[in-house]
Amino acid sequence: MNVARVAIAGFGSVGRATANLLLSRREAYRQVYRTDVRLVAVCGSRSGIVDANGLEAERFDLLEFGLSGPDFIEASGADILIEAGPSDFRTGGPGLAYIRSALSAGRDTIVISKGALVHSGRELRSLAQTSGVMLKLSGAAAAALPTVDLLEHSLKGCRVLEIEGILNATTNFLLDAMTTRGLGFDEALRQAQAGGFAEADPRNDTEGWDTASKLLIIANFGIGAELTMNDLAVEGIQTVTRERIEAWHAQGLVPKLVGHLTNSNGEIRASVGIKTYPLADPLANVRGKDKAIRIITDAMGETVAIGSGKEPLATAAAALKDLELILMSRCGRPIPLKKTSS
Ligand SMILES: NC(=O)C1=CN([C@@H]2O[C@H](COP(=O)(O)OP(=O)(O)OC[C@H]3O[C@@H](n4cnc5c(N)ncnc54)[C@H](O)[C@@H]3O)[C@@H](O)[C@H]2O)C=CC1
Ligand SMILES: N[C@@H](CC=O)C(=O)O
Repeated sequence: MNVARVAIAGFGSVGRATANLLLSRREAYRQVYRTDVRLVAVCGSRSGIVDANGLEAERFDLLEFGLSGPDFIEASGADILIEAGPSDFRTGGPGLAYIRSALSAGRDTIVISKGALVHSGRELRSLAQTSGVMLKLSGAAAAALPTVDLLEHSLKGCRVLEIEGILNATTNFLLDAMTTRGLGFDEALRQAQAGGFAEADPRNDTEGWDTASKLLIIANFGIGAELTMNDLAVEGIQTVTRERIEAWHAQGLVPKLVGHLTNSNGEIRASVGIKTYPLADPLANVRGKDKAIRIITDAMGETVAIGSGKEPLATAAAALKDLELILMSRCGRPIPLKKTSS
């Protein structure tokens, strides 16, 4: 039996959900990938825990003060890092040091936060290549909504002409609540925060930065663009008033905050802003905290995907999809899971 040791850095709601889901899937990993997947270390900003034999959930509340930081994770001997710290695209956030350190030391890395990928994506991609390891980022690229997967696999070989996406759950939830439930901006935002999907500083959602981060990651990692935040014009929804919502409603239009990218012979232009859709458009019908992407390619035409899922489970599952892709590539062909009789 192979052994894969996993460490998680960033132990908030998504980090914990990922740890719990991983533990619940260990037996499946044994059967399908002939691999004993052990969670050997977790840490938050100031404390952590390590055990080379593997951690169980009852120890998640026994973190020791001082056990935190990239050095601690390295010392854990993990083969795979899952990074789930805060997103900060302006500095790369605490995730940047963890990811750099894991990739340099030859550890496969699954990134859930967006900051480091936006700030230093090019460097991290080249570090992964030099070290011969896998850098996966489904959690950071709209999580439960498949985005980079579509570009890397389903639409492989096609030239992407246009991408348009409702990539941020919080703003979609807010606009939907204001349009269909008549809620005010502040009340709708309170509900998004209670739902656990708004960023720690929700201005990153409402001012469009989270959408911009995801669009940039999808463009750079999905179609090989080299965008920086300075290349994007970014507008949010913070100035949307009840009057504007009512005017759109009267015209049969539904407002959405979208990331939009066009590729004209390699010249890529990207922006984030409000776009209104007629009811017949699939994007008009993306409700609540759901997300969606429309990709137009030269050979396969238009593809639309709509994703939902309850947080933080959905993001945890997106990260563990990346884990399975790593196991599949490292441990060989998967064996179909035996059905249990009900
Ligand atoms: N909540 C959601 O629906 C989704 C979240 N994300 C991303 O996942 C990441 C985590 O989100 P949440 O768990 O909701 O946030 P959270 O705020 O609950 O968790 C972040 C954790 O990182 C820890 N942290 C801060 N500095 C650290 C450091 N230097 N070392 C280790 N840990 C550190 C914090 O103590 C906190 O526990 C964020 O980057 C977010 O953008 C991505 C997709 C969906
Ligand atoms: N704040 C984000 C969470 C995931 O990236 C959102 O609302 O989509």
